[in-house]
Amino acid sequence: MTAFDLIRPYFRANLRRIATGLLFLLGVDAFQLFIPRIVKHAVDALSAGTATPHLLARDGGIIVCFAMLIGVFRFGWRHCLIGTSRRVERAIRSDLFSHLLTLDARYFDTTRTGDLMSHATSDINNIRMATGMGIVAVTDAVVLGGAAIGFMAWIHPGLTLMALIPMPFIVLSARVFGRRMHARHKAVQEGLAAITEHVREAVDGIRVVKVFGRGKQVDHRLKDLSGDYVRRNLRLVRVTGSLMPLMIFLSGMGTAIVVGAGGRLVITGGISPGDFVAFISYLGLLTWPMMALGWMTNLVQRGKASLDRLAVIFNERPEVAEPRHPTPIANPTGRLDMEKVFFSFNGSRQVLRHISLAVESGKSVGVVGPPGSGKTALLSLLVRLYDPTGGTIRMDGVPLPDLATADVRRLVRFMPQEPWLFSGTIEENICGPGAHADARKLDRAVTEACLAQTIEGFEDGLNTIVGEKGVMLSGGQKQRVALARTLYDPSPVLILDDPVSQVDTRTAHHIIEAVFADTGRTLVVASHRFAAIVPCDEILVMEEGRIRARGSHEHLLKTDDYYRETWRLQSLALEIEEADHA
Ligand SMILES: Nc1ncnc2c1ncn2[C@@H]1O[C@H](COP(=O)(O)OP(=O)(O)OP(=O)(O)O)[C@@H](O)[C@H]1O
Repeated sequence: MTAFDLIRPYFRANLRRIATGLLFLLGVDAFQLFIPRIVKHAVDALSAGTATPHLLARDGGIIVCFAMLIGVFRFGWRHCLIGTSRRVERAIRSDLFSHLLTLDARYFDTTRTGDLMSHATSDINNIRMATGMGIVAVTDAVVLGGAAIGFMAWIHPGLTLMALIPMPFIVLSARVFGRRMHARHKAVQEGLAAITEHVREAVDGIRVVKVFGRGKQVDHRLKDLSGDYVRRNLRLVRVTGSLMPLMIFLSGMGTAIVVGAGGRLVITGGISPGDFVAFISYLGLLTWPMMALGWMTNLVQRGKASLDRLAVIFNERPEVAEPRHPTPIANPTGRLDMEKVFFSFNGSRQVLRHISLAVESGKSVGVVGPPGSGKTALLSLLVRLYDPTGGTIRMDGVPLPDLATADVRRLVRFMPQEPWLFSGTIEENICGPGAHADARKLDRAVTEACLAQTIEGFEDGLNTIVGEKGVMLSGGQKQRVALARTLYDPSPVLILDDPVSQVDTRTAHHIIEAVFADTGRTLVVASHRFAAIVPCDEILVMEEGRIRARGSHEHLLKTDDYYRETWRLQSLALEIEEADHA
Protein backbone atom coordinates (compact mmCIF):
# COMPACT_ATOMS: atom_id res chain seq x y z
CA MET A 1 0.00 0.00 0.00
CA THR A 2 1.39 3.40 -0.98
CA ALA A 3 0.70 6.67 0.82
CA PHE A 4 -1.73 7.57 -1.94
CA ASP A 5 -3.60 4.25 -1.65
CA LEU A 6 -3.87 4.89 2.06
CA ILE A 7 -5.47 8.33 1.83
CA ARG A 8 -7.67 7.77 -1.25
CA PRO A 9 -10.60 6.00 0.49
CA TYR A 10 -10.83 8.74 3.09
CA PHE A 11 -11.07 11.38 0.37
CA ARG A 12 -13.57 9.33 -1.55
CA ALA A 13 -15.77 8.98 1.52
CA ASN A 14 -15.82 12.80 1.90
CA LEU A 15 -16.01 13.77 -1.76
CA ARG A 16 -19.33 15.63 -1.53
CA ARG A 17 -18.22 17.56 1.55
CA ILE A 18 -14.92 18.51 -0.09
CA ALA A 19 -16.71 19.68 -3.26
CA THR A 20 -19.15 21.82 -1.22
CA GLY A 21 -16.26 23.27 0.78
CA LEU A 22 -14.40 24.14 -2.42
CA LEU A 23 -17.48 25.90 -3.81
CA PHE A 24 -17.71 28.01 -0.66
CA LEU A 25 -13.99 28.77 -0.87
CA LEU A 26 -14.29 29.80 -4.51
CA GLY A 27 -17.20 32.04 -3.49
CA VAL A 28 -15.07 33.74 -0.83
CA ASP A 29 -12.26 34.26 -3.34
CA ALA A 30 -14.68 35.69 -5.93
CA PHE A 31 -16.25 38.17 -3.47
CA GLN A 32 -12.80 39.21 -2.26
CA LEU A 33 -11.77 39.87 -5.84
CA PHE A 34 -14.84 41.98 -6.58
CA ILE A 35 -14.54 44.34 -3.62
CA PRO A 36 -11.58 46.25 -5.19
CA ARG A 37 -13.68 46.70 -8.34
CA ILE A 38 -16.41 48.42 -6.28
CA VAL A 39 -13.79 50.55 -4.53
CA LYS A 40 -12.36 51.51 -7.94
CA HIS A 41 -15.84 52.52 -9.09
CA ALA A 42 -16.32 54.80 -6.07
CA VAL A 43 -12.83 56.33 -6.28
CA ASP A 44 -13.14 57.00 -10.02
CA ALA A 45 -16.52 58.65 -9.47
CA LEU A 46 -15.01 60.76 -6.68
CA SER A 47 -12.03 61.87 -8.78
CA ALA A 48 -14.26 62.59 -11.79
CA GLY A 49 -16.58 64.64 -9.54
CA THR A 50 -19.57 62.46 -10.48
CA ALA A 51 -19.93 60.83 -7.08
CA THR A 52 -23.22 61.36 -5.28
CA PRO A 53 -24.15 60.34 -1.71
CA HIS A 54 -26.54 57.86 -3.24
CA LEU A 55 -23.79 56.27 -5.44
CA LEU A 56 -21.35 56.09 -2.52
CA ALA A 57 -24.03 54.57 -0.25
CA ARG A 58 -24.84 52.01 -2.92
CA ASP A 59 -21.17 51.02 -3.35
CA GLY A 60 -20.76 50.91 0.42
CA GLY A 61 -23.89 48.74 0.69
CA ILE A 62 -22.56 46.34 -1.95
CA ILE A 63 -19.25 46.05 -0.05
CA VAL A 64 -21.14 45.35 3.20
CA CYS A 65 -23.22 42.66 1.44
CA PHE A 66 -20.07 41.09 -0.02
CA ALA A 67 -18.38 41.21 3.38
CA MET A 68 -21.38 39.46 4.92
CA LEU A 69 -21.38 36.84 2.17
CA ILE A 70 -17.62 36.36 2.66
CA GLY A 71 -18.32 35.71 6.37
CA VAL A 72 -21.06 33.18 5.62
CA PHE A 73 -19.08 31.43 2.87
CA ARG A 74 -15.94 31.38 5.00
CA PHE A 75 -17.92 29.64 7.73
CA GLY A 76 -19.16 27.23 5.03
CA TRP A 77 -15.73 26.23 3.74
CA ARG A 78 -14.23 25.97 7.21
CA HIS A 79 -17.12 23.76 8.27
CA CYS A 80 -16.80 21.51 5.22
CA LEU A 81 -13.03 21.40 4.67
CA ILE A 82 -11.77 21.56 8.26
CA GLY A 83 -14.63 19.21 9.17
CA THR A 84 -13.40 16.82 6.46
CA SER A 85 -9.87 16.96 7.79
CA ARG A 86 -11.16 16.15 11.29
CA ARG A 87 -13.22 13.27 9.87
CA VAL A 88 -10.18 11.96 7.99
CA GLU A 89 -8.14 12.28 11.18
CA ARG A 90 -10.72 10.33 13.18
CA ALA A 91 -11.06 7.60 10.55
CA ILE A 92 -7.29 7.14 10.17
CA ARG A 93 -6.80 7.05 13.94
CA SER A 94 -9.50 4.47 14.47
CA ASP A 95 -8.29 2.36 11.50
CA LEU A 96 -4.73 2.59 12.82
CA PHE A 97 -5.81 1.44 16.27
CA SER A 98 -7.91 -1.42 14.84
CA HIS A 99 -4.94 -2.45 12.70
CA LEU A 100 -2.55 -2.34 15.65
CA LEU A 101 -4.91 -4.66 17.52
CA THR A 102 -4.48 -7.24 14.75
CA LEU A 103 -0.67 -7.22 15.06
CA ASP A 104 1.02 -9.85 17.17
CA ALA A 105 3.15 -9.79 20.29
CA ARG A 106 6.39 -9.85 18.28
CA TYR A 107 5.54 -6.48 16.67
CA PHE A 108 5.01 -4.88 20.08
CA ASP A 109 8.22 -6.51 21.39
CA THR A 110 10.20 -4.62 18.78
CA THR A 111 8.24 -1.36 18.54
CA ARG A 112 8.64 1.42 21.06
CA THR A 113 5.42 2.69 22.65
CA GLY A 114 6.67 6.27 22.19
CA ASP A 115 6.92 5.73 18.42
CA LEU A 116 3.38 4.42 18.26
CA MET A 117 2.15 7.36 20.32
CA SER A 118 3.87 9.74 17.94
CA HIS A 119 2.25 8.05 14.91
CA ALA A 120 -1.13 8.29 16.60
CA THR A 121 -0.67 11.98 17.39
CA SER A 122 1.78 14.04 15.34
CA ASP A 123 1.69 11.96 12.13
CA ILE A 124 -2.09 11.96 12.05
CA ASN A 125 -2.03 15.67 12.88
CA ASN A 126 0.26 16.32 9.89
CA ILE A 127 -2.14 14.43 7.63
CA ARG A 128 -5.05 16.43 9.01
CA MET A 129 -3.25 19.70 8.31
CA ALA A 130 -2.30 18.58 4.79
CA THR A 131 -5.84 17.49 3.97
CA GLY A 132 -7.62 20.48 5.53
CA MET A 133 -5.47 23.57 5.26
CA GLY A 134 -3.52 21.97 2.39
CA ILE A 135 -6.63 22.02 0.16
CA VAL A 136 -7.38 25.61 1.20
CA ALA A 137 -3.79 26.73 0.55
CA VAL A 138 -3.69 25.09 -2.90
CA THR A 139 -7.07 26.56 -3.91
CA ASP A 140 -6.20 30.02 -2.62
CA ALA A 141 -2.77 29.97 -4.24
CA VAL A 142 -4.21 28.96 -7.59
CA VAL A 143 -7.60 30.73 -7.66
CA LEU A 144 -7.14 33.83 -5.51
CA GLY A 145 -3.50 34.30 -6.55
CA GLY A 146 -4.19 33.65 -10.23
CA ALA A 147 -7.28 35.86 -10.36
CA ALA A 148 -5.63 38.72 -8.42
CA ILE A 149 -2.69 38.69 -10.85
CA GLY A 150 -5.19 38.52 -13.74
CA PHE A 151 -7.11 41.60 -12.50
CA MET A 152 -3.84 43.45 -11.89
CA ALA A 153 -2.58 42.60 -15.39
CA TRP A 154 -5.93 43.77 -16.79
CA ILE A 155 -5.39 47.15 -15.12
CA HIS A 156 -1.73 47.43 -16.24
CA PRO A 157 0.54 44.52 -17.29
CA GLY A 158 3.80 46.46 -16.90
CA LEU A 159 2.94 47.65 -13.39
CA THR A 160 1.94 44.09 -12.52
CA LEU A 161 5.36 42.76 -13.52
CA MET A 162 7.06 45.35 -11.35
CA ALA A 163 4.71 44.74 -8.38
CA LEU A 164 5.38 41.01 -8.55
CA ILE A 165 9.16 41.41 -8.04
CA PRO A 166 9.00 40.76 -4.24
CA MET A 167 6.52 37.85 -4.63
CA PRO A 168 9.04 35.03 -5.29
CA PHE A 169 10.81 36.15 -2.11
CA ILE A 170 7.54 35.80 -0.19
CA VAL A 171 7.04 32.26 -1.57
CA LEU A 172 10.65 31.36 -0.81
CA SER A 173 10.73 32.81 2.69
CA ALA A 174 7.39 31.17 3.59
CA ARG A 175 8.86 27.88 2.44
CA VAL A 176 12.23 28.25 4.18
CA PHE A 177 10.74 29.66 7.37
CA GLY A 178 7.95 27.07 7.29
CA ARG A 179 10.49 24.27 7.10
CA ARG A 180 12.57 25.75 9.88
CA MET A 181 9.44 26.37 11.94
CA HIS A 182 8.39 22.76 11.55
CA ALA A 183 11.82 21.46 12.62
CA ARG A 184 11.84 23.71 15.67
CA HIS A 185 8.22 22.96 16.49
CA LYS A 186 9.10 19.27 16.37
CA ALA A 187 12.02 19.94 18.72
CA VAL A 188 9.61 21.70 21.11
CA GLN A 189 7.25 18.73 20.98
CA GLU A 190 10.14 16.35 21.68
CA GLY A 191 11.15 18.52 24.63
CA LEU A 192 7.62 18.38 25.99
CA ALA A 193 7.47 14.61 25.41
CA ALA A 194 10.72 14.20 27.37
CA ILE A 195 9.25 16.17 30.30
CA THR A 196 6.01 14.19 30.18
CA GLU A 197 7.85 10.88 30.03
CA HIS A 198 10.13 11.87 32.91
CA VAL A 199 7.20 12.94 35.10
CA ARG A 200 5.25 9.82 34.18
CA GLU A 201 8.18 7.56 35.03
CA ALA A 202 8.91 9.40 38.29
CA VAL A 203 5.27 9.20 39.38
CA ASP A 204 5.02 5.55 38.28
CA GLY A 205 8.14 4.68 40.23
CA ILE A 206 7.51 7.10 43.12
CA ARG A 207 8.08 4.36 45.71
CA VAL A 208 11.55 3.57 44.32
CA VAL A 209 12.30 7.31 44.08
CA LYS A 210 11.38 7.79 47.75
CA VAL A 211 12.93 4.65 49.19
CA PHE A 212 16.23 5.17 47.36
CA GLY A 213 16.23 8.91 48.09
CA ARG A 214 16.36 9.79 44.40
CA GLY A 215 14.04 12.81 44.75
CA LYS A 216 16.82 15.36 44.20
CA GLN A 217 18.15 13.60 41.09
CA VAL A 218 14.64 13.35 39.65
CA ASP A 219 14.04 17.02 40.47
CA HIS A 220 17.33 18.12 38.89
CA ARG A 221 16.56 16.16 35.78
CA LEU A 222 13.16 17.84 35.53
CA LYS A 223 14.80 21.27 35.90
CA ASP A 224 17.28 20.40 33.12
CA LEU A 225 14.49 19.18 30.88
CA SER A 226 12.38 22.27 31.60
CA GLY A 227 15.35 24.55 30.81
CA ASP A 228 15.89 22.70 27.58
CA TYR A 229 12.18 23.05 26.76
CA VAL A 230 12.34 26.83 27.25
CA ARG A 231 15.44 27.03 25.01
CA ARG A 232 13.67 25.05 22.31
CA ASN A 233 10.64 27.33 22.55
CA LEU A 234 12.80 30.44 22.26
CA ARG A 235 14.44 29.06 19.14
CA LEU A 236 10.95 28.55 17.70
CA VAL A 237 9.89 32.06 18.67
CA ARG A 238 12.93 33.46 16.82
CA VAL A 239 11.55 31.96 13.60
CA THR A 240 7.84 32.60 14.14
CA GLY A 241 8.60 36.11 15.37
CA SER A 242 10.65 37.03 12.29
CA LEU A 243 8.33 35.57 9.66
CA MET A 244 5.53 38.13 9.95
CA PRO A 245 7.83 41.22 9.95
CA LEU A 246 9.59 39.81 6.89
CA MET A 247 6.27 39.26 5.12
CA ILE A 248 5.11 42.77 6.00
CA PHE A 249 8.43 44.14 4.73
CA LEU A 250 8.23 42.22 1.42
CA SER A 251 4.59 43.08 0.75
CA GLY A 252 5.43 46.69 1.75
CA MET A 253 8.13 46.66 -0.92
CA GLY A 254 5.48 45.66 -3.46
CA THR A 255 3.20 48.46 -2.28
CA ALA A 256 6.11 50.96 -2.45
CA ILE A 257 6.81 49.95 -6.06
CA VAL A 258 3.13 50.39 -6.94
CA VAL A 259 2.90 53.73 -5.15
CA GLY A 260 5.99 54.99 -7.00
CA ALA A 261 5.42 53.55 -10.47
CA GLY A 262 1.59 53.38 -10.28
CA GLY A 263 1.34 56.92 -8.92
CA ARG A 264 3.36 58.15 -11.89
CA LEU A 265 0.96 56.29 -14.23
CA VAL A 266 -2.00 58.04 -12.57
CA ILE A 267 -0.30 61.43 -13.09
CA THR A 268 0.39 60.65 -16.75
CA GLY A 269 -3.13 59.29 -17.21
CA GLY A 270 -1.95 55.68 -17.82
CA ILE A 271 -4.42 54.41 -15.20
CA SER A 272 -7.29 56.01 -13.29
CA PRO A 273 -7.08 56.77 -9.52
CA GLY A 274 -9.67 54.01 -9.00
CA ASP A 275 -7.47 51.53 -10.85
CA PHE A 276 -4.58 52.62 -8.67
CA VAL A 277 -6.52 51.92 -5.44
CA ALA A 278 -7.89 48.63 -6.81
CA PHE A 279 -4.37 47.62 -7.87
CA ILE A 280 -3.06 48.13 -4.33
CA SER A 281 -6.00 46.11 -2.95
CA TYR A 282 -5.24 43.22 -5.34
CA LEU A 283 -1.62 43.35 -4.30
CA GLY A 284 -2.75 43.08 -0.67
CA LEU A 285 -4.91 40.09 -1.60
CA LEU A 286 -1.90 38.45 -3.27
CA THR A 287 0.29 38.29 -0.16
CA TRP A 288 -1.64 35.40 1.43
CA PRO A 289 -1.73 33.16 -1.70
CA MET A 290 2.02 33.68 -2.13
CA MET A 291 2.61 32.70 1.49
CA ALA A 292 0.19 29.81 1.04
CA LEU A 293 2.23 28.62 -1.95
CA GLY A 294 5.38 28.30 0.17
CA TRP A 295 3.52 27.04 3.19
CA MET A 296 1.50 24.51 1.22
CA THR A 297 4.54 22.72 -0.16
CA ASN A 298 5.76 22.19 3.41
CA LEU A 299 2.33 21.05 4.56
CA VAL A 300 1.97 18.61 1.73
CA GLN A 301 5.53 17.29 2.11
CA ARG A 302 5.01 16.78 5.82
CA GLY A 303 1.63 15.12 5.29
CA LYS A 304 3.15 12.83 2.66
CA ALA A 305 6.05 11.86 4.97
CA SER A 306 3.54 11.06 7.75
CA LEU A 307 1.39 9.07 5.33
CA ASP A 308 4.48 7.10 4.26
CA ARG A 309 5.24 6.28 7.89
CA LEU A 310 1.65 5.19 8.54
CA ALA A 311 1.64 3.14 5.32
CA VAL A 312 4.57 1.15 6.76
CA ILE A 313 2.43 0.26 9.80
CA PHE A 314 -0.64 -0.47 7.67
CA ASN A 315 1.52 -2.77 5.51
CA GLU A 316 2.64 -4.64 8.62
CA ARG A 317 1.06 -8.09 8.75
CA PRO A 318 0.96 -10.23 11.87
CA GLU A 319 3.23 -13.28 11.77
CA VAL A 320 0.58 -15.02 13.83
CA ALA A 321 -1.75 -14.95 10.87
CA GLU A 322 -5.41 -15.83 10.65
CA PRO A 323 -5.94 -18.97 8.51
CA ARG A 324 -7.79 -18.48 5.22
CA HIS A 325 -10.02 -21.46 5.87
CA PRO A 326 -10.00 -22.15 9.60
CA THR A 327 -10.55 -25.72 10.73
CA PRO A 328 -13.45 -25.84 13.16
CA ILE A 329 -13.23 -28.05 16.24
CA ALA A 330 -16.73 -29.36 16.88
CA ASN A 331 -16.12 -31.01 20.24
CA PRO A 332 -12.93 -29.67 21.74
CA THR A 333 -11.37 -31.99 24.31
CA GLY A 334 -8.28 -29.94 25.15
CA ARG A 335 -5.71 -32.48 23.91
CA LEU A 336 -2.42 -30.71 23.25
CA ASP A 337 0.78 -31.80 21.64
CA MET A 338 4.05 -30.16 20.68
CA GLU A 339 6.37 -31.83 18.22
CA LYS A 340 10.05 -30.88 17.97
CA VAL A 341 9.30 -27.24 18.69
CA PHE A 342 11.98 -24.56 18.35
CA PHE A 343 11.45 -20.90 19.13
CA SER A 344 13.33 -17.64 18.94
CA PHE A 345 11.96 -14.21 19.90
CA ASN A 346 14.25 -12.27 17.60
CA GLY A 347 15.31 -14.79 14.99
CA SER A 348 18.83 -15.19 16.36
CA ARG A 349 18.90 -16.85 19.80
CA GLN A 350 16.82 -20.01 20.19
CA VAL A 351 15.04 -19.82 23.54
CA LEU A 352 13.25 -23.17 23.06
CA ARG A 353 14.81 -26.25 21.48
CA HIS A 354 13.57 -29.75 20.73
CA ILE A 355 10.39 -29.43 22.79
CA SER A 356 8.08 -32.40 22.37
CA LEU A 357 5.11 -32.91 24.60
CA ALA A 358 1.74 -34.67 24.56
CA VAL A 359 -0.96 -33.73 27.04
CA GLU A 360 -4.07 -35.85 27.01
CA SER A 361 -7.41 -34.20 27.59
CA GLY A 362 -7.98 -33.39 31.27
CA LYS A 363 -4.35 -34.08 32.22
CA SER A 364 -1.98 -31.59 33.78
CA VAL A 365 1.59 -30.59 33.06
CA GLY A 366 3.83 -28.59 35.37
CA VAL A 367 6.84 -26.60 34.12
CA VAL A 368 9.74 -25.68 36.41
CA GLY A 369 13.23 -24.40 35.81
CA PRO A 370 15.53 -21.54 36.69
CA PRO A 371 14.68 -17.98 35.59
CA GLY A 372 15.14 -17.49 31.85
CA SER A 373 14.95 -21.22 31.09
CA GLY A 374 12.02 -20.72 28.70
CA LYS A 375 8.89 -21.46 30.77
CA THR A 376 6.99 -18.33 29.73
CA ALA A 377 8.13 -18.73 26.12
CA LEU A 378 6.72 -22.27 26.05
CA LEU A 379 3.37 -21.18 27.50
CA SER A 380 3.14 -18.23 25.09
CA LEU A 381 3.37 -20.63 22.15
CA LEU A 382 0.50 -22.73 23.49
CA VAL A 383 -1.82 -19.71 23.48
CA ARG A 384 -0.39 -18.66 20.10
CA LEU A 385 0.95 -15.31 21.17
CA TYR A 386 3.86 -16.33 18.92
CA ASP A 387 4.31 -19.08 16.35
CA PRO A 388 7.22 -21.47 16.82
CA THR A 389 10.18 -21.06 14.47
CA GLY A 390 10.23 -24.82 13.99
CA GLY A 391 8.02 -27.81 14.77
CA THR A 392 4.26 -28.03 15.29
CA ILE A 393 1.80 -27.43 18.09
CA ARG A 394 -1.60 -29.06 17.81
CA MET A 395 -4.86 -28.90 19.64
CA ASP A 396 -7.10 -31.94 19.28
CA GLY A 397 -4.84 -32.94 16.40
CA VAL A 398 -5.28 -29.62 14.52
CA PRO A 399 -2.17 -27.42 14.11
CA LEU A 400 -2.78 -24.12 15.93
CA PRO A 401 -2.24 -21.99 12.75
CA ASP A 402 -5.20 -23.84 11.18
CA LEU A 403 -7.55 -22.74 13.94
CA ALA A 404 -9.24 -19.34 13.95
CA THR A 405 -7.34 -17.17 16.44
CA ALA A 406 -10.63 -16.41 18.19
CA ASP A 407 -11.13 -20.18 18.68
CA VAL A 408 -7.65 -20.58 20.14
CA ARG A 409 -8.30 -17.74 22.58
CA ARG A 410 -11.70 -19.21 23.48
CA LEU A 411 -10.45 -22.75 23.96
CA VAL A 412 -7.20 -21.85 25.70
CA ARG A 413 -7.41 -19.50 28.68
CA PHE A 414 -4.11 -17.97 29.69
CA MET A 415 -2.98 -16.17 32.80
CA PRO A 416 0.20 -14.21 32.04
CA GLN A 417 2.99 -13.90 34.58
CA GLU A 418 2.40 -10.16 34.89
CA PRO A 419 -1.04 -9.60 36.47
CA TRP A 420 -1.90 -6.62 34.29
CA LEU A 421 -5.04 -4.82 35.48
CA PHE A 422 -6.93 -2.06 33.70
CA SER A 423 -8.13 0.95 35.65
CA GLY A 424 -11.77 0.29 36.50
CA THR A 425 -13.55 -1.97 38.93
CA ILE A 426 -12.63 -5.48 40.04
CA GLU A 427 -15.72 -6.79 38.24
CA GLU A 428 -14.76 -5.05 34.99
CA ASN A 429 -11.29 -6.53 35.24
CA ILE A 430 -12.69 -10.01 35.66
CA CYS A 431 -15.57 -9.93 33.16
CA GLY A 432 -14.32 -7.30 30.70
CA PRO A 433 -15.16 -3.58 30.51
CA GLY A 434 -18.81 -2.90 29.79
CA ALA A 435 -19.62 -6.62 29.70
CA HIS A 436 -22.76 -7.86 31.38
CA ALA A 437 -21.43 -10.04 34.18
CA ASP A 438 -22.79 -13.56 34.56
CA ALA A 439 -23.31 -13.73 38.33
CA ARG A 440 -22.84 -17.50 38.52
CA LYS A 441 -19.60 -17.54 36.51
CA LEU A 442 -18.30 -14.53 38.39
CA ASP A 443 -19.05 -16.13 41.75
CA ARG A 444 -17.28 -19.35 40.76
CA ALA A 445 -14.20 -17.55 39.39
CA VAL A 446 -13.93 -15.39 42.51
CA THR A 447 -14.19 -18.45 44.78
CA GLU A 448 -11.64 -20.49 42.79
CA ALA A 449 -9.20 -17.59 42.82
CA CYS A 450 -9.59 -17.29 46.63
CA LEU A 451 -10.76 -13.74 46.20
CA ALA A 452 -14.17 -13.89 47.93
CA GLN A 453 -12.94 -12.88 51.36
CA THR A 454 -10.79 -10.07 50.01
CA ILE A 455 -13.73 -8.63 48.07
CA GLU A 456 -16.02 -8.86 51.11
CA GLY A 457 -13.46 -6.76 52.96
CA PHE A 458 -13.80 -3.92 50.44
CA GLU A 459 -16.56 -1.40 51.07
CA ASP A 460 -17.55 -1.40 47.38
CA GLY A 461 -17.03 -5.13 46.91
CA LEU A 462 -16.74 -6.06 43.25
CA ASN A 463 -17.27 -2.41 42.34
CA THR A 464 -14.05 -1.37 44.02
CA ILE A 465 -11.96 0.80 41.69
CA VAL A 466 -8.51 -0.77 41.31
CA GLY A 467 -6.78 2.38 39.98
CA GLU A 468 -4.21 2.63 37.22
CA LYS A 469 -2.60 -0.80 36.66
CA GLY A 470 -4.39 -1.95 39.83
CA VAL A 471 -2.34 0.37 42.04
CA MET A 472 -4.97 0.26 44.82
CA LEU A 473 -4.52 -3.48 45.25
CA SER A 474 -1.70 -5.47 46.80
CA GLY A 475 0.44 -7.66 44.55
CA GLY A 476 -1.34 -10.80 45.76
CA GLN A 477 -4.78 -9.23 45.28
CA LYS A 478 -3.87 -8.16 41.74
CA GLN A 479 -2.66 -11.66 40.96
CA ARG A 480 -5.89 -13.21 42.19
CA VAL A 481 -8.04 -10.75 40.19
CA ALA A 482 -5.98 -11.73 37.12
CA LEU A 483 -6.54 -15.40 37.96
CA ALA A 484 -10.29 -14.88 38.38
CA ARG A 485 -10.30 -13.22 34.94
CA THR A 486 -8.69 -16.37 33.49
CA LEU A 487 -11.13 -18.66 35.26
CA TYR A 488 -14.28 -16.63 34.48
CA ASP A 489 -15.01 -18.31 31.15
CA PRO A 490 -14.62 -22.08 31.43
CA SER A 491 -12.34 -23.53 28.73
CA PRO A 492 -10.99 -26.96 27.80
CA VAL A 493 -7.40 -25.74 28.33
CA LEU A 494 -6.07 -23.60 31.15
CA ILE A 495 -2.55 -22.19 31.07
CA LEU A 496 -1.18 -20.47 34.13
CA ASP A 497 2.17 -18.69 34.29
CA ASP A 498 3.38 -18.47 37.87
CA PRO A 499 -0.16 -18.07 39.28
CA VAL A 500 0.70 -18.11 43.00
CA SER A 501 4.01 -16.26 43.08
CA GLN A 502 2.62 -13.34 45.08
CA VAL A 503 0.35 -15.01 47.62
CA ASP A 504 1.11 -16.65 50.95
CA THR A 505 1.50 -20.42 51.27
CA ARG A 506 -1.97 -20.97 52.68
CA THR A 507 -3.74 -18.95 49.95
CA ALA A 508 -1.56 -20.63 47.34
CA HIS A 509 -2.64 -24.00 48.71
CA HIS A 510 -6.35 -23.09 48.43
CA ILE A 511 -5.93 -21.75 44.90
CA ILE A 512 -4.04 -24.84 43.77
CA GLU A 513 -6.66 -27.10 45.31
CA ALA A 514 -9.47 -25.24 43.52
CA VAL A 515 -7.65 -25.21 40.18
CA PHE A 516 -6.83 -28.93 40.31
CA ALA A 517 -10.35 -29.83 41.51
CA ASP A 518 -11.70 -29.26 37.99
CA THR A 519 -10.48 -32.45 36.37
CA GLY A 520 -12.34 -31.85 33.10
CA ARG A 521 -9.84 -29.40 31.68
CA THR A 522 -6.28 -29.69 30.49
CA LEU A 523 -3.92 -27.72 32.68
CA VAL A 524 -0.42 -26.39 31.97
CA VAL A 525 1.14 -24.51 34.83
CA ALA A 526 4.60 -22.97 35.14
CA SER A 527 5.72 -22.00 38.58
CA HIS A 528 8.72 -21.45 40.79
CA ARG A 529 6.52 -22.72 43.64
CA PHE A 530 6.64 -26.50 43.72
CA ALA A 531 3.27 -26.68 45.47
CA ALA A 532 1.68 -25.64 42.17
CA ILE A 533 3.36 -28.29 40.07
CA VAL A 534 3.66 -31.29 42.38
CA PRO A 535 0.03 -32.42 41.74
CA CYS A 536 0.61 -32.42 37.95
CA ASP A 537 0.50 -35.68 35.99
CA GLU A 538 3.76 -34.78 34.28
CA ILE A 539 6.41 -32.25 35.21
CA LEU A 540 8.95 -30.75 32.81
CA VAL A 541 12.23 -29.43 34.15
CA MET A 542 13.49 -26.72 31.77
CA GLU A 543 17.08 -25.65 31.36
CA GLU A 544 18.32 -23.18 28.76
CA GLY A 545 15.33 -23.76 26.50
CA ARG A 546 15.45 -27.58 26.63
CA ILE A 547 13.59 -30.13 28.68
CA ARG A 548 16.37 -31.49 30.87
CA ALA A 549 14.13 -33.95 32.72
CA ARG A 550 10.48 -35.02 32.81
CA GLY A 551 8.21 -37.30 34.78
CA SER A 552 6.13 -37.40 37.93
CA HIS A 553 7.16 -35.65 41.14
CA GLU A 554 8.36 -38.91 42.68
CA HIS A 555 10.30 -39.87 39.55
CA LEU A 556 12.06 -36.48 39.36
CA LEU A 557 12.92 -36.57 43.06
CA LYS A 558 14.83 -39.76 42.33
CA THR A 559 16.37 -38.82 39.00
CA ASP A 560 17.00 -35.08 38.73
CA ASP A 561 19.47 -33.19 40.94
CA TYR A 562 18.12 -29.70 40.23
CA TYR A 563 14.56 -30.80 40.97
CA ARG A 564 15.52 -32.64 44.16
CA GLU A 565 17.64 -29.75 45.48
CA THR A 566 15.02 -27.09 44.71
CA TRP A 567 12.31 -29.23 46.30
CA ARG A 568 14.47 -29.74 49.42
CA LEU A 569 15.11 -26.01 49.80
CA GLN A 570 11.45 -25.09 49.30
CA SER A 571 10.30 -27.75 51.77
CA LEU A 572 12.78 -26.39 54.30
CA ALA A 573 11.52 -22.83 53.80
CA LEU A 574 7.96 -24.07 54.18
CA GLU A 575 8.77 -25.83 57.46
CA ILE A 576 10.39 -22.66 58.84
CA GLU A 577 7.37 -20.60 57.77
CA GLU A 578 4.97 -23.05 59.45
CA ALA A 579 7.08 -23.12 62.60
CA ASP A 580 6.91 -19.31 62.70
CA HIS A 581 3.11 -19.42 62.42
CA ALA A 582 2.79 -22.09 65.14
N1 LIG B 1 10.16 -10.47 24.33
C1 LIG B 1 11.38 -11.03 24.36
N2 LIG B 1 12.28 -10.75 23.39
C2 LIG B 1 13.50 -11.31 23.38
N3 LIG B 1 13.92 -12.20 24.31
C3 LIG B 1 13.07 -12.52 25.29
C4 LIG B 1 11.76 -11.95 25.38
N4 LIG B 1 11.14 -12.47 26.46
C5 LIG B 1 12.03 -13.30 27.03
N5 LIG B 1 13.18 -13.35 26.34
C6 LIG B 1 14.34 -14.20 26.61
O1 LIG B 1 13.91 -15.54 26.43
C7 LIG B 1 14.47 -16.39 27.40
C8 LIG B 1 13.36 -17.20 28.08
O2 LIG B 1 12.55 -16.28 28.79
P1 LIG B 1 11.27 -16.76 29.59
O3 LIG B 1 10.53 -15.52 29.97
O4 LIG B 1 10.56 -17.77 28.81
O5 LIG B 1 11.94 -17.42 30.86
P2 LIG B 1 11.23 -18.01 32.15
O6 LIG B 1 11.75 -19.39 32.32
O7 LIG B 1 9.76 -17.85 32.06
O8 LIG B 1 11.83 -17.03 33.26
P3 LIG B 1 11.18 -16.61 34.68
O9 LIG B 1 11.22 -17.79 35.56
O10 LIG B 1 12.12 -15.54 35.14
O11 LIG B 1 9.82 -16.11 34.39
C9 LIG B 1 15.25 -15.51 28.36
O12 LIG B 1 16.61 -15.65 28.05
C10 LIG B 1 14.78 -14.10 28.04
O13 LIG B 1 15.83 -13.19 28.18
